[in-house]
Amino acid sequence: MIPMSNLEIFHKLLKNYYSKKSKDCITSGEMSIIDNNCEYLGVPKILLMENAGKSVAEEVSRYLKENCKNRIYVFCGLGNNGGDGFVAVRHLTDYCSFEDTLTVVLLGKEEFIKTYEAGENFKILKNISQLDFRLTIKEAPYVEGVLEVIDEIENNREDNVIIIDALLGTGIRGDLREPFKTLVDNLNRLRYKENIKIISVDVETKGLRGNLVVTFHRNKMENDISKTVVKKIGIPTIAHYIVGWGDMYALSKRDPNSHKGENGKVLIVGGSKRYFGAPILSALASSKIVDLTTVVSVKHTIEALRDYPHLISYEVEGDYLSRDCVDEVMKLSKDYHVVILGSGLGINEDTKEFVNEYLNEIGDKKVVIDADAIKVIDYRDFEFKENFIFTPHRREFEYMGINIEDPTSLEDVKSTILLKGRYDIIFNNERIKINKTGNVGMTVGGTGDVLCGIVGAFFSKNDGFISACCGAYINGYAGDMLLSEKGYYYTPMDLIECIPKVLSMFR
Ligand SMILES: NC(=O)C1=CN([C@@H]2O[C@H](COP(=O)(O)OP(=O)(O)OC[C@H]3O[C@@H](n4cnc5c(N)ncnc54)[C@H](O)[C@@H]3O)[C@@H](O)[C@H]2O)[C@H](O)CC1
Ligand SMILES: [K+]
Repeated sequence: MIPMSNLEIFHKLLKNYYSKKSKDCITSGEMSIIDNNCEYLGVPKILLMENAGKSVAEEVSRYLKENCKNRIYVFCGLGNNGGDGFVAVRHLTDYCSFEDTLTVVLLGKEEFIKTYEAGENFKILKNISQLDFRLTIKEAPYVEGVLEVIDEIENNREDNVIIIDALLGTGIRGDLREPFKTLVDNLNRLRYKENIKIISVDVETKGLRGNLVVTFHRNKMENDISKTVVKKIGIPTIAHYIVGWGDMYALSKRDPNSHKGENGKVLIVGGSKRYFGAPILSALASSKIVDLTTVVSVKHTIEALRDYPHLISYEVEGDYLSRDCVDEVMKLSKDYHVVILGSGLGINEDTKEFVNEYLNEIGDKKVVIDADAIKVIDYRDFEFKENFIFTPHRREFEYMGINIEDPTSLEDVKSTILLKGRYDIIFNNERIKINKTGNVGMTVGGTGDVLCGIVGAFFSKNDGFISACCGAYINGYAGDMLLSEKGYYYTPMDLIECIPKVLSMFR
């Protein structure tokens, strides 16, 4: 057993392997997870907005011209991109002279401003505009209002005009709605005028082509780096590596028009004469989340399943799963999104042959590999494929032949590994995260089977990495809720009953 705690392993892996992989350019989805997990760490979004808006104002101030009138137009959406714009305006009043003007154009009505952070900053602007004659605030929920401002800009050929695009950022969905579309079309026409500069906040609103983008924390995939400046706004590095509610919000959502079976079908392959209960715990956990959960096992488990009529069962011959039933189980697996393999399998020649033959033939089917299955795999020529999630505790991890002291040993590990412990570490050859939910009450037998069921259920509709992250987070979160209610004396069944309550917090 490696004499290090999971936290020490995490630090060693971060330093030796993942530090070279930190990306300079991320997707808006990744940024949203980081943003939310930053809040999970205690950094309020309004503070990030303040830092963002301040950095926009600093960049815009470089375009202010002495001895001429600067006219700044800030077009704001109803989300936090607009909120950044409101903050930028406040800071700009302190950069501008009393000859300059600032016009805030809200593309909607104040009452429809989406977030607390943006709303608070809009209120501050209203307070300022009552006394600062340079600042005008207009609401333009319709095309006519937008065109009036465009005319004003177009008819001004002398002044230095700076247009700030705080319309839409990473929250944009689909094609531009009106009056955003009319505004963007007109701005693209105006941008060729000598006396006009267009500066976008975080990302250019869809279709807009301006002169500069001021983005935050890391550059976004959609930005042209040649005209983008990246500004730090106080997001700590660990926000990239902690599992938090940001990951939960990024899980795929149930489609309201979906039909039975489309929200996940999970097959649990496990159990034996000796350990008939383990697969039932995985199945009960999975059945709280997906549409259909089936258990394939020997008669000992099948008999115990009779108490759970909502769980479908399929019996195979013998006391242990063996090579003889590989074809039968393989055929059944085809009808399921995810297979959870290992709970209670037992360790002998039969299960060893079954597991290795099954995994050799399973192709690209998503499989969560747990417990005894981890121990019986022949790792000599084993391919750690992207469609596998491993959920070892420390002793099981030792069987996998991955030496965390040797960075090269991770290079071919496309599978996601969820290394359980006081801190769970989720990693593969690309990414690593650490989960801190959970407590020592979870050392009770069976919590690993529950975890597998949750991970497998998420895996039916998400990729392996986020499924493992969120499974660890939810399982631990349920344990923390139970700790406050029952102390350390809760059971895996208590955990299972907690799942719906915890999940409903992240709908
Ligand atoms: N990530 C960070 O660290 C920070 C990000 N900030 C800024 O926040 C925006 C993202 O804000 P969000 O509220 O999620 O979304 P948007 O403001 O981009 O837009 C949501 C807003 O727009 C409407 N909308 C969506 N799609 C369309 C469309 N196709 N046409 C018209 N309107 C649309 C939607 O209804 C909402 O009202 C990020 O970019 C940063 O600028 C933080 O402030 C600082 C830290
Ligand atoms: K923008």
